[in-house]
Amino acid sequence: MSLLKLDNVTIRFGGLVAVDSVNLTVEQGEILALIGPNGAGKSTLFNLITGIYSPTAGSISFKGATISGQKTHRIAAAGIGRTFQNIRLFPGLSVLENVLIGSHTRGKWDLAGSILKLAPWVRREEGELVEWAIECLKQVDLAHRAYEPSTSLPYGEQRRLEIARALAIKPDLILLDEPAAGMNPQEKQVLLEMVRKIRAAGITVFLVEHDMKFVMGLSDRIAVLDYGVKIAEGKPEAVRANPQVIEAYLGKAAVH
Ligand SMILES: Nc1ncnc2c1ncn2[C@@H]1O[C@H](COP(=O)(O)OP(=O)(O)OP(=O)(O)O)[C@@H](O)[C@H]1O
Repeated sequence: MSLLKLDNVTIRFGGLVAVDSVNLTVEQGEILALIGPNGAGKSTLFNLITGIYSPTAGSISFKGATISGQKTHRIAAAGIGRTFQNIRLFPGLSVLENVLIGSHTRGKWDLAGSILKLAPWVRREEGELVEWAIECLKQVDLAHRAYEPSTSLPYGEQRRLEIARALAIKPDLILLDEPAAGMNPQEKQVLLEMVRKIRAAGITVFLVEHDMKFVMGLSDRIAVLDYGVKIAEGKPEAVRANPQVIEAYLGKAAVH
């Protein structure tokens, strides 16, 4: 059974079909990349998987159960974590607090209860959550920054902090939306190693990314979207050699 399955998923925004009858599976333990030109529907597909949008038609299942149409927090609690294309950190909070905000989805912990310190179990659980948040920070090599303001981190580390926050919900599947965007070559190399470590820890990875070197070096499989339609899917070498993909995307990417 596939971990995630998209069955003829379509979404329309007025007259625009942003995602058009997409069939796609994500297999347990793989690193799958989704590529395609700007506006192809990649982020929209992530928004469909995570419940920000409901499909106009088709369905999405995760671990065999239908998730399309469910609320975002229920989909996160089912085990799908994500990062966003633009950094979404809480600027007033420390690195650790930014991760704790992510972890409350899986605990009984809530922010108000934690602040008021009403019951011993709140303190106990909070302690466990802090330990877990530090573990997540270790996975992206940021534990030594835990008590620093999140905004003091360099850009590449802020992006890794977002990954730590997504890991805090103990996901089975993590969706990374353009994780390497804006990073310099060294930051990209560090990120690549980290994504490999995340997969080695048993988390399946599905990423959207424009950097072809990054995608080719990291992914087991690649799927290609163009105008909302999946035009190709397969091993990196086969996708890179696919004439339709070159015409729709790689040719243009090479020009930039
Ligand atoms: N909420 C919305 N309402 C209307 N149109 C939308 C909405 N969200 C996305 N779109 C449109 O859907 C299409 C797909 O957008 P999407 O952001 O998913 O593309 P993308 O492949 O992620 O692009 P990029 O690589 O530039 O991030 C675009 O034409 C976009 O303008």
